[in-house]
Amino acid sequence: MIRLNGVSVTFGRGATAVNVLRDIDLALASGETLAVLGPSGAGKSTLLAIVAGLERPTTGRVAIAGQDLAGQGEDGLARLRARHIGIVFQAFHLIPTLTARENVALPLELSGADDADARAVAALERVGLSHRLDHYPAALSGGEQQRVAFARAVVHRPSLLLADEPTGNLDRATARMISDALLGYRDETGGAVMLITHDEALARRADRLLRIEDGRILTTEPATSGAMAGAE
Ligand SMILES: Nc1ncnc2c1ncn2[C@@H]1O[C@H](COP(=O)(O)OP(=O)(O)OP(=O)(O)O)[C@@H](O)[C@H]1O
Repeated sequence: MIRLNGVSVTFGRGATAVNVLRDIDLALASGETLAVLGPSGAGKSTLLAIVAGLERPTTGRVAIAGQDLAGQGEDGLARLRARHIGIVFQAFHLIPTLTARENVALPLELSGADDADARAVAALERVGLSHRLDHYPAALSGGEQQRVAFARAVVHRPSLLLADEPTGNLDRATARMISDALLGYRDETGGAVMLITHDEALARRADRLLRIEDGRILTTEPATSGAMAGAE
């Protein structure tokens, strides 16, 4: 589902150049969950942006869902994301002028689905928000907003679900609910899940754990209490 070979990212040039990712090799198969841990500035969000096709590597190759991204223009990348990828961000990124159901329906409408509203409602029901369908984001709690964002990320049943600090703005109980939904997506669909987190306990629930620092992979470990081990 994800294959990165020798991926480096450098922002800026000359004396001000910053090497944000250095020679990253990474593979993630369908049905696997991966957590990425690392200190602030390590390059985690940049790695996620590379995998999502939102950022292009300075050097190296990126293939997602069997497609080499180097050959894709912006339209091709947008189509790939619309078909295969869902993303959940720390700051929710809901559109404030749209209701919950409109936020979730929007990506389906943009890809021409004629049953967008019904699928949006079903996705919101699955995250326990059937009583909040017509609320605007400002009228929802942080946890409710993240559940709407999760529903929007999975409403098109992507084969790859990405999350960048999805629980960073949430209290403990809500964080647990969102991490259960994210990791449960693999069990429900057989898709791949990659999440970035500062939370070691959450990271350990994934099948594999990748530590990055200063743009380099330090270690890749099986997470000891991962869902595959059945210890949770
Ligand atoms: N567009 C850009 N231009 C220049 N530098 C950038 C750009 N984007 C990111 N950086 C730098 O790259 C480094 C890695 O950023 P990144 O956001 O990937 O880190 P991170 O590990 O996700 O950090 P955090 O945990 O704080 O979110 C940082 O030093 C950041 O300032």
